[in-house]
Amino acid sequence: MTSTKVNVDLVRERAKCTFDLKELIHFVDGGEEITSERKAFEETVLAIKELKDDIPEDYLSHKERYEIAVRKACILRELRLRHDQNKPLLPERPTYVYNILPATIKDISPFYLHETMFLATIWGLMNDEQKAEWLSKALDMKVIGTYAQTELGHGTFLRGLETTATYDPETEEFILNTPTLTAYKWWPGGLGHTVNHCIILAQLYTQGKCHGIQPFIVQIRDLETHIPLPGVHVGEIGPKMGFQTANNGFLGFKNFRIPRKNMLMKNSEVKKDGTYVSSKSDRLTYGTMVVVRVNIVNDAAMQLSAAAIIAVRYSAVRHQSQLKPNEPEPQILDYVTQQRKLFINIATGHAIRIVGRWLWKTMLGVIQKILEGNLDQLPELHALSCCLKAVCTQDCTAGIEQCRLACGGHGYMNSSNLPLLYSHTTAAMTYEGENTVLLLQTARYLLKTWTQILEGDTKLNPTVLYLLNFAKPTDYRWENTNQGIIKGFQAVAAGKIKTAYDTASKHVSAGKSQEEAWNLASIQLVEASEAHCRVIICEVFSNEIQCASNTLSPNLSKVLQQLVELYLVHWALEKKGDILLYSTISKDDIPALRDRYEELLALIRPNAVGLVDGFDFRDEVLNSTLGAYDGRVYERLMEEALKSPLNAEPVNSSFHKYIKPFMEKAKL
Ligand SMILES: CCCCCCCC/C=C\CCCCCC(=O)SCCNC(=O)CCNC(=O)[C@H](O)C(C)(C)COP(=O)(O)OP(=O)(O)OC[C@H]1O[C@@H](n2cnc3c(N)ncnc32)[C@H](O)[C@@H]1OP(=O)(O)O
Ligand SMILES: Cc1cc2nc3c(=O)[nH]c(=O)nc-3n(C[C@H](O)[C@H](O)[C@H](O)COP(=O)(O)OP(=O)(O)OC[C@H]3O[C@@H](n4cnc5c(N)ncnc54)[C@H](O)[C@@H]3O)c2cc1C
Repeated sequence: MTSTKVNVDLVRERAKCTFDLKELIHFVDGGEEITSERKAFEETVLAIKELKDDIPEDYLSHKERYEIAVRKACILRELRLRHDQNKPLLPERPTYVYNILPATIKDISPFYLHETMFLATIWGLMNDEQKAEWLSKALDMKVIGTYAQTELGHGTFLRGLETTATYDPETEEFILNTPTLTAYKWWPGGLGHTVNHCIILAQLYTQGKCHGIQPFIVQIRDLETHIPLPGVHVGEIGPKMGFQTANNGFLGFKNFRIPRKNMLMKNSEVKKDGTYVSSKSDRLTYGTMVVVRVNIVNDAAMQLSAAAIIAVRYSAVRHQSQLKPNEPEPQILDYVTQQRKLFINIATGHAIRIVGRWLWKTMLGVIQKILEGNLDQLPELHALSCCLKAVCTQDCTAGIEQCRLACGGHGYMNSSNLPLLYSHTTAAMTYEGENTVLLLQTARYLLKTWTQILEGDTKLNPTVLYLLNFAKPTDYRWENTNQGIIKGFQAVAAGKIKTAYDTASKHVSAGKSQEEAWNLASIQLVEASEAHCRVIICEVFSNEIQCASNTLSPNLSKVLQQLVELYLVHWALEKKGDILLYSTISKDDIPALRDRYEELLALIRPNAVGLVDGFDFRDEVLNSTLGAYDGRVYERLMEEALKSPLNAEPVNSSFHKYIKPFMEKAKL
């Protein structure tokens, strides 16, 4: 059954490609050197036979899956230690190293929280002395940790966390307690059975006063035996929609003592006598979350790109129905409705990757300023990271589901890998700040900006500067061009911010409190935040591709420009109600937009397979029966089906045990 031949449709599609594939791959990676480095890393990892599976994970028990994931995570961590030597903890760009996880652990690594939030918190919130004690131990895995913030009763509302850390000046220790069931830490990755340390976020009490939540580093298991320390109640929370190998856990403390120096003291401090010294800003405690939200934007782009590769290749191979009478069944990629489902996801994969890298670079700049003591740009970064994390995970989740639907019944198979990809991005809509909550954070910033504008202050931060153009009646006219559409989205965002502001003010004038008015206006606030975010994505995507065009070949540049235009026109059509309401477009302009959209689908069609090849995911990384490079879709589906343990015997014992007696009873 095995053949190395590439499916003829894919061969034909690849021959039609109008640009140089290597050039696109280098562009996606960020340069030829990075492509080579990535490929070398992939080669090294994928050559390790201990990272390969004999039996598909789906047929294993929860416990077996976890144990295999831990074994593989250790191998990968060792490799990373070698690979990342002398590299900064926050590299210049998001690292490609995690892209290999779908080829090895498949689901989430039980060390994921160690490698991300635990390390980032040590790096960001410990003072120099503490870092000297902990950072290298954590990097070398002499201690393994997680980030334990969420509790059973509170995830979003951090000020409501219940875990307490009470300072005892007699012994110079903090006493940790979990006063109620709802105070149990709940969700942290790796917490169940993997880690021996945690960053715990707890309410700090000293000298009889509460000083809000502070981070502490806490050992919870013996380093030799791994047995939970006395006073620690820890375990795993059980199966979920995805994340089966992430080992998410629960944790409670009973009068558990840790030394004073285990409070992370880069920003706030508790002196030996219990005196509390507050930080420059409470918000610095939330710093790790900003970094992780930025990272999530980049993860989401990778996951959507994988889904787009799978669905486009499958659509080139799959033939169904008839376009013209008496002709063979066409490739489903030729149906315009199929192109509508797929091509926007290729464009979105690029848009979100590009905006993710831009956001990463912006974040590094702001962190640098913070290290120099200047916090001025933190609110803008917080607003950006909140709305981009929310909108990008929302778009990618919807896009992956669309790719699954585009694959018909076979997209529902686990072996397509689309269900697993979906389970990852939909989780990202909740973790690291639930999306609605994050959009409301950005809305807070936007309303403040609007108030600033109404008060005549024109010194706005760069990403909201456009609002000034719409604060007063303007003479701008709608144009059916990229810049015209972006301006239209700016008008929509400004209009929605103004409407939300007016609604909240109206409720306040009617006697409601600020908080009640906020809740009453919150649907509009969320929409305003989304509209602002769409402006950012469109602007950054369009500008960055425009800039890159100066160095790219005309052929590649042309195709990327088509993707930018497709993205803009797609969203203009999706949001035509808003554009009609808030911009100067007229309903007579809509047919031209629709025509252009259909033209763009036709222009992109010959390059569809080339474009997804350009994301350059190895088959092992895609891990999909439908998306492999050679297009042997049906052979792979059958090969995978035959791996089902039920197929190991022609008659299952349940026939003799239950069905046969049941049939015989029915005969009587
Ligand atoms: C192919 C690739 C494969 C890759 C696979 C990837 C797999 C990934 C696997 C696992 C990853 C899982 C990680 C998940 C980890 C977690 O979920 S950790 C827990 C995260 N929890 C949250 O995010 C909680 C959300 N809640 C909050 O952040 C805050 O409580 C809040 C922002 C909702 C509100 O905070 P509150 O204390 O009530 O503050 P406010 O009064 O609302 O605001 C006061 C001011 O502070 C500003 N602010 C809030 N947060 C920040 C911040 N982080 N930075 C800067 N500023 C902040 C806020 O806007 C207010 O400002 P103003 O007063 O000026 O308006
Ligand atoms: C897969 C996964 C991994 C995770 N890993 C970790 C981890 O490693 N460490 C950790 O500490 N945590 C982790 N979490 C927890 C995660 O961060 C929280 O679940 C998340 O922050 C949301 O909080 P919540 O569950 O309390 O939701 P809730 O806040 O209870 O949200 C429920 C609903 O209420 C709405 N809501 C809540 N507040 C408001 C508001 N102010 N205004 C309007 N609507 C509101 C929300 O929009 C949502 O619809 C993980 C979660 C998941 C799913």
